Amino acid sequence: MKIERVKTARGSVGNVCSTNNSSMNAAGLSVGYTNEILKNVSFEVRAGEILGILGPNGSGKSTLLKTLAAGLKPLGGAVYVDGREVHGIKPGELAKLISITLTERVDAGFLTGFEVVSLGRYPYVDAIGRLNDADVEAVMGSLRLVNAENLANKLFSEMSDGERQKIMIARALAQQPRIMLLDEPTSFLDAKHKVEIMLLLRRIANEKGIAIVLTTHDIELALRICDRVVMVRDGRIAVEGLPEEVITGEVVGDIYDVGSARFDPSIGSFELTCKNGSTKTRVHVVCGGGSGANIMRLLAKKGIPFTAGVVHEGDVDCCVAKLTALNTVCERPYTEIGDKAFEKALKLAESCDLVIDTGFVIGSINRRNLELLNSASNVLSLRSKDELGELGIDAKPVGSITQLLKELGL
Ligand SMILES: Nc1ncnc2c1ncn2[C@@H]1O[C@H](COP(=O)(O)OP(=O)(O)OP(=O)(O)O)[C@@H](O)[C@H]1O
Repeated sequence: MKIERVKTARGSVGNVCSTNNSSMNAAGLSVGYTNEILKNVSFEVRAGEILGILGPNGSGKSTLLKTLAAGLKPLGGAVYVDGREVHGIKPGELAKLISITLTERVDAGFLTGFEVVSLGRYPYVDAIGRLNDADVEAVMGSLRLVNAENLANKLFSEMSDGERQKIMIARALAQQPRIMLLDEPTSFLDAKHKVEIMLLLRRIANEKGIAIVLTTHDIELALRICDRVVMVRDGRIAVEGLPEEVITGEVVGDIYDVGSARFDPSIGSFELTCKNGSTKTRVHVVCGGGSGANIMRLLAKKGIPFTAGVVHEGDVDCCVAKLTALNTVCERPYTEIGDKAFEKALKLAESCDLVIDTGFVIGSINRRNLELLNSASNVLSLRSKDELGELGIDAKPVGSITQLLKELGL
């Protein structure tokens, strides 16, 4: 591996792996302990790519990762780095090729951030573990890369989960591997640190050309940062490929078996559904242009059965309505609401106890939704009294979502 001194992204000098064309591939791999947990796993991850391994709890993701790192012997098949079988490589050499960061909370006693990161230098240091100048530079470069120089002298035991995770990633980087394996790198983290770590990993892959294999439960983030994903279930790969292609609502529903939530890759998120077996619809939502998304999420969260429409295909309100509502009336994109959609929505609105006007922007294509509101008898609106007057809508202004909830008796 060619190591050279280069400017890091933040302008400081560090030792990093500058050229890396390595790839790791699994060929017909079977993993497990005494029994087989996953079989016939095949994939490749190349330099600069992030491969995400997804799957339900206990599906074998960590076992697979440990096998890729040669910590477990495969029950069948093999793992290769640049064509070399990893299970035949001596540990010292292997540590320069592959790092593994596991989920378990590390007990690093009274070690400082610097000391924990320097543990990553074990393949390079002498028998008594002395660090030379190059080692110190590699440790500091890794801390800089993860934006954690400020943690160098802080005790690991006194760090937050987010800080510890950055230190563990710096430790893996200090090992100067070609391939980084990470088991659930965002577990225990809050939303901010989750995004920060994911962006950091993306940067490591892009800038350092390191191939990253990570396990995660976070489909939304996998969709955003992984180049490829492998989804495992029932002892095998259920789906493999580009996340944009293979992470569909259907696949996620099948693999995770989440009856009360649905996933829409176009908005990259799960939505709770109100399709909970209830048949009595209480509310009809007239929305558009994103004005109704949060209101529909709120109704779903509160378990209120509702219908929605008319919404235009491609509008975020349409995506959310399709995931959360009992019934959604859609119109084709950029098309005026036609008679068919209008009549259908009217029928739904008339069968409900009340109609919610989300205060959507009115344009030529959705003008008939005003007609819909005026045809309904009990309308609560998030528009001001003045706007309702100007638009000639006969509705009760509720002023805020808090007030709307009160009107709904919640
Ligand atoms: N050391 C072990 N010895 C025997 N069986 C084990 C061992 N570790 C894990 N298992 C079993 O292997 C199966 C797969 O576990 P694994 O931790 O690989 O799943 P996972 O997909 O990573 O789960 P999670 O998402 O909950 O972390 C489980 O049934 C687990 O109980």
